[in-house]
Amino acid sequence: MKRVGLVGWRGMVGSVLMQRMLEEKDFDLIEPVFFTTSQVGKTGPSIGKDIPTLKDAFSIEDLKAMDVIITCQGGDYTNDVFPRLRTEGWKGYWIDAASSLRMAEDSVIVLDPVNRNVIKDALHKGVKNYIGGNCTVSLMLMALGGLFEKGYVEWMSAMTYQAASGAGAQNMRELLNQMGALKSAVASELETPSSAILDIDRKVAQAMRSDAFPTDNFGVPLAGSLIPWIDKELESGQSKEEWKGQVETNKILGRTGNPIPVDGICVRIGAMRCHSQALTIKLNQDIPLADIEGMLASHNDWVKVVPNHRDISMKELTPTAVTGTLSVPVGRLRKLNMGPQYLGAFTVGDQLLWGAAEPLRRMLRILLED
Ligand SMILES: NC(=O)C1=CN([C@@H]2O[C@H](COP(=O)(O)OP(=O)(O)OC[C@H]3O[C@@H](n4cnc5c(N)ncnc54)[C@H](OP(=O)(O)O)[C@@H]3O)[C@@H](O)[C@H]2O)C=CC1
Ligand SMILES: N[C@@H](CC(=O)OP(=O)(O)O)C(=O)O
Repeated sequence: MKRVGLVGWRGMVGSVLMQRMLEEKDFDLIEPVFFTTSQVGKTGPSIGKDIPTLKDAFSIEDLKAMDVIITCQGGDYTNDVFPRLRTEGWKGYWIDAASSLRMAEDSVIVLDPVNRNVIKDALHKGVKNYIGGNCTVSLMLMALGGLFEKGYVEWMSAMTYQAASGAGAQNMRELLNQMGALKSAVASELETPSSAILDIDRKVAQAMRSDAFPTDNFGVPLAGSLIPWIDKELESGQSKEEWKGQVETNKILGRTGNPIPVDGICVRIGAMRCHSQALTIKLNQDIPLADIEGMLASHNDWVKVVPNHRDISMKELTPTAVTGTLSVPVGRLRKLNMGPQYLGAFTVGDQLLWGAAEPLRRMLRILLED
C-alpha cells in the first residue's frame, strides 16, 4: 500500500477533500499519514482505521517517508517545503491545491475528465508533480470540455461571478456578517410594510459605507455590492485571476504552442461556494446548436446541459441548486447576434469540489491504478 501524507486536511479545501475521500473509500486503498503545522502529536481525524498521531508538516525526514503527499495547506507552505524536499532527494508524487507550482515546467495541472491523456503521458515520462487548477478554469473546462476536446473553440471570453469561499473561510463568515449587518440596519422598517423603500435603501447604503461595517477580510463591502477584482494586479491590466484563464486552460489541454485566447473580467459576488461564469465563445465553424448540446452533454459524467428556458434556468442553473454537489450545469446556450460562430453560455460549479478538492483525490486514484 502506498504511504500517503496529507497536509492541510483541517482547512476548508482539506475538509472537503476528506469528506470526498471518506465517501469514495479512498482510505481503504492507502496507508494515510496526517501532518499538521500546528498540532503535532495530537490525534488525527477519525477515518475508520488506526492512524499515527499527527506529524510535523515541516519535518523533511517524516515527509520523505511518504510515497505521495497531498497538500491543501496553501502556497506559502508549498514554496517553503517542496523545494527542500526535492533537494533532499525525495522522489515521491506531490499533489497540491495551491497555485505555486502550476505553471512550472515539470508539473501537470490535473483535471482528469478533461486531460486524462495529458496526465497519463506525464506519468509515463516520470513527471512527479500534479497540481490542481484554478477553480474558475477547472469549472469552465468541466462545462465546455466537449467543445475544447473537438477543437472547435477559436477564442473565449469568461465573465465570472465568483463566490466568497474562493477568498477563504473567514471571508465566507464576513459575507454573512455583512448580510446580517444590512438586515439589522433596517430591521424595524422591514417589519412595517408601509415604510418607504427609498428610506430603506438610503439606510442600507449608509450602513455599507460606515466604518462599522465588517470589512476586515474583503476590505470593502460585498453583501449588497460586488468586487470587480480578484487576486493581484498585473502590468497587463489583468487581475492575476484573469491571467490564469488563458495560461491554465492551455496547459490543462496540453497545448504547448499556439494558445487558444481566453480572457475576461473576474468579479466577486455574494454567493457562498459556487462560481458562475458567463461565456462568449467564438467557434471556428458554424456548428448546429443541437450538435453543440450533444457534445457538451456527453463529455463527462458531471456536466448537465440545461435547456435554454426561463423556468429551468432559474431553478437549475444557480449556486443554490449546485452548492455541495459535483454537478456542473451549463445552459443559456444560444447563438449570439454577432453571427452563427458566436455562442453564449452560462455555467455554475462548486468551487470547493470540482474547483479544488475533487481533481486532487482523483489524481491519487490514478496513481493507485498506475
Ligand atoms: N479556498 C479556495 O477556494 C481554494 C484554495 N486553494 C488552495 O488551498 C489552500 C488552502 O485554502 P483553505 O482550505 O481555504 O485554507 P484554510 O485557511 O481553511 O486552511 C489552511 C490551514 O490553516 C490551518 N488552520 C488554522 N486554524 C484552523 C481552523 N480553525 N480550522 C481549520 N484549519 C485551521 C490548518 O493547518 P494546520 O492543521 O496545519 O494547523 C489548515 O490546513 C489555499 O491557500 C490555496 O492555495 C485552492 C483552490 C481553491
Ligand atoms: N482565486 C480563487 C480561489 C483560489 O484559491 O484560486 P487559486 O487556486 O488559483 O489560487 C478565488 O478567489 O475565487
